[in-house]
Order: sequence, then structure tokens, then C-alpha cells
Amino acid sequence: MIEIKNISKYYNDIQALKEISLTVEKGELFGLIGPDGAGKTTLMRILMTLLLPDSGEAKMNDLHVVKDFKKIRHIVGYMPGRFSLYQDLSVEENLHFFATVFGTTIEENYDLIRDIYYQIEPFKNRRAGKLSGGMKQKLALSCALIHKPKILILDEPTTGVDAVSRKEFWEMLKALQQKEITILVSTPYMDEASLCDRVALIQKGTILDVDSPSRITEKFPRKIIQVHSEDMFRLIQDLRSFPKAESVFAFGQFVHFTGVDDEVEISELDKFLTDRKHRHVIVEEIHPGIEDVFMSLQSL
Ligand SMILES: Nc1ncnc2c1ncn2[C@@H]1O[C@H](COP(=O)(O)OP(=O)(O)OP(=O)(O)O)[C@@H](O)[C@H]1O
Repeated sequence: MIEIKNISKYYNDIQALKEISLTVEKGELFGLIGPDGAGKTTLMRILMTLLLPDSGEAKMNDLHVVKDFKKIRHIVGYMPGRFSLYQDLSVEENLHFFATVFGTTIEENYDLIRDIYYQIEPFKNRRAGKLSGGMKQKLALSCALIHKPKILILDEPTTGVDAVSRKEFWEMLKALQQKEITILVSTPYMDEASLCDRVALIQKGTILDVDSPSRITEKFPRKIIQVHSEDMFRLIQDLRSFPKAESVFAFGQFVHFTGVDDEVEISELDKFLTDRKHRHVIVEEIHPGIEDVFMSLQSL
């Protein structure tokens, strides 16, 4: 279990965390979701005892992150943003190194990492620096698990990794959760939020909301209209000039539109775009996703 109470952290004049409070239950897969610079890494480094908070306190399995820092390092596995691998050591040497640091052996803990490590074992003599992003990620996770931690802290583990590896990685996290490991994972990818039990939406050092992904979207009261046309650039410009437009954001192949007081009808938006000679126009109401909630909370 992770308990965070009123944690604040400054870097000179920049307040990276503003009185953050959060509880992650035992065995939970919990996501910290937020854009670059939101404060995710700072919070994780405080939990990992690598950085001191300016105020507030945090405990992991009842151990205090400042007073009990030595004990904490034995119960927590950490995968920092840029994987903490030794590029010149081989796959096996990296794993062996992390095992030795914790006074254990690969053999002793092989059970926990077997499902992950077997995928990279054929390359065990390859230097870590020569691995693909997905393989580095699997090795870094194996290294973070080698001392059988009770809590895993993963800082943007899927950034810069291909889509297949991202999917596999989340499956590995679900499997680790079955082994009663508490997992705190950060990501800038909103689509990964739905894979967590609960998420905290974090922006500029503040938590905007904490809930299950489905409740976060269910309780979001806005009408989201998804729009597409052949010319995305002109579409965004035209939608922004629509008199009752409140927000207009690009999401992949579509634009998500909200109208002032949710009073814009599909038909009037359709006509507005057709009058402006847009081709292959699609205008439809959709259920909001985490991205929509995030964009809306951000602009408050
Ligand atoms: N060592 C530092 N010195 C000064 N400012 C810092 C330092 N580390 C982080 N910051 C600032 O603190 C804020 C939070 O950064 P943090 O790295 O915790 O965010 P993040 O959500 O993890 O984003 P990222 O994915 O970019 O690391 C940002 O404004 C960042 O510029």
C-alpha cells in the first residue's frame, strides 16, 4: 500500500508538486496519467527515496520514505524513465548485477521473472545497448523484479516503445498484479489509462481527479462531438471559428468538439462544414474518453 499525504516539492521557483495526497491499495494497478512536466517523475523519485519532499509525507507498506529509506529500497522495484540498464553489459550481466546489489541470485527469484525474461533469454549475451526498445523494457522490468519487490514503481515504461511491446507490457503488469504486487505506473498515453484499476489525472503538480477510468468518463457531463473531414487543418480552423465553439482538439484522425453549454446540434455543425465546402464530413456524438476529461479539466 502507498500512502501519500500533502507532498509538495519545489525546484528553486518551480513548484513541481502542490500538496499531493493519494492512496494506492495493496495489489492495485494504479496509473499516474499526465503530460510531460506534470510532476510524475518527481513524485516517483520521492517515493523511491531519491528525492526529499519539501513538506508532507509518504509511506510504502507502512515504511516512511524519509526515515526508513534503506528498508524501502528492499521492498520496492523501480523502473526509471530512461531504463536504468548498463548499456555495455550483456542482458545476463545486467540481471546478475541487479541481483547482486540486493544480495540475491537470478536462480533464487527466477519464478517471478520467468514469463518476462524467457522472451529475451535467447539474447542473453547481447549488450543491453544493442537491444530494441521493447527488449530493453523487458530487461529493465526483469531487473526491477529480481529482488521480489512488494511494490513496483514504473516511470513511463512504454514511452518510445512500439505498439506491440506496449500491449505485451500491460499484459505483463496484469500478470504481476495477480501475484499481489502493488503497481504504480506513470504514462503520458491516455489510452493506457483504461488498463488501470484506478488513475490519478495529474497536471502542473496538481491532481485533477482520482477514480476508476470508467467512473472518470461516466461522471463527465459534457457532450462530445467527433468530427472528420478531408482537410484536417482547415477543419480545425473552421471549427474554432464556429460561434458557439468552446473547445476544439485534434485526436488522431478526428477532431473532438464541445459547444458552449453543450447546445450545438450535430445537424447545425454538419451544415456549417458543408457550407464551407468540406468533403467527406463525419459529425457524430460519442462517449467521452479519458482524453476529453483531461482536456476539459485542464482548461478549468
Ligand atoms: N532537476 C530539476 N530542476 C529544475 N526543475 C525540474 C527538475 N526536475 C523537474 N523539474 C520541473 O518540475 C516539473 C515536474 O517535472 P517532472 O519531471 O516531475 O514531470 P513529469 O510529469 O515526470 O514529466 P516528464 O515526463 O517530462 O519527466 C517540470 O516543470 C520540470 O520542468
